[in-house]
Amino acid sequence: MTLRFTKGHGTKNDFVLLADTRGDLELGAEQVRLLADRRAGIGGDGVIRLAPTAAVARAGERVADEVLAAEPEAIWFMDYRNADGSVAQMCGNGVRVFAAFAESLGLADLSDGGELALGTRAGVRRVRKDAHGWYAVDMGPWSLPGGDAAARDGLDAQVLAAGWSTPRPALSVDLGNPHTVVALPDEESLAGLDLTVAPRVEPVPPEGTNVELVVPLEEVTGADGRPVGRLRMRVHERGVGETQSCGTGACAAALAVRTWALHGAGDVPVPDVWSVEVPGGEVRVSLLPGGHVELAGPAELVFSGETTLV
Ligand SMILES: N[C@@H](CCC[C@H](N)C(=O)O)C(=O)O
Repeated sequence: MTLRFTKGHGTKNDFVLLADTRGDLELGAEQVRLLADRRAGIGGDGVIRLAPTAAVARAGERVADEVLAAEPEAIWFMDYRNADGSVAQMCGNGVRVFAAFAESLGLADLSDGGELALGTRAGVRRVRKDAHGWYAVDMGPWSLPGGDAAARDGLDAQVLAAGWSTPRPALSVDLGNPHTVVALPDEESLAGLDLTVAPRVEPVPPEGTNVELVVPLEEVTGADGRPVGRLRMRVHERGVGETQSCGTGACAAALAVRTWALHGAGDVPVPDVWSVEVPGGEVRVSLLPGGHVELAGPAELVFSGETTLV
């Protein structure tokens, strides 16, 4: 069987995209691993299937029913898989690339203020284009699984990366998928970090976690005169390994650094907008009213073809 695919990326977090507009493609973990394989396959950090939300519901995923009940216009669903074949709830860079893919298929129109509402395993997500042509996604509500104590103390976990003699304190952040954020003292220690091995997290997260290692940078003043926070980040993704970028990870990192900043802020305003530098580029994270967070950044489709791997 041959299958058409498109390759896309958001700040070099790259994906194999499949348009399953009839919703009849059965994608097993082994097929996902092959498609994502950088030597034997097409290559990617993940595989994204665009399918009708109704078909995902018929296949037994309750969340797709909930998506349609909450937003009947969310007729397309992002079925996201990590490169190791595992299923993930959410992918921030993936949502932007999904929107670009849907536009290329004529399934969405984001011109002139148009919006795309799509289904994901973390619920409905809405994408628009901002003034710079970046894709801006309302990533929905976020939370600190450690609750008030974690917000107060700024930590609820410990991370031990390869080469460290002692663990560092870390903060868990939920963006629909799990994250653990740890601060490093300077850019040299971030650049020199060995992420070929997954950092150890304690307590062990029951469903695994994505680990973001961050260094806060000097803030700048935005065009509107308000402060813009900055940070640099590397990430070890659950189900993948080190990637060049992680959208939900960028949100988690900004939210963690903001939580830490709130502790020492005194009367100094803590930014609601953050520029996050990742090895693959830069994304913007903004706090929205109602406890939501927005992720904005580029999305590129780079080539299409046919494969017999599925
Ligand atoms: N790269 C993604 C996150 C993909 C899922 C993650 N590896 C997980 O298992 O939770 C992003 O841009 O958010």
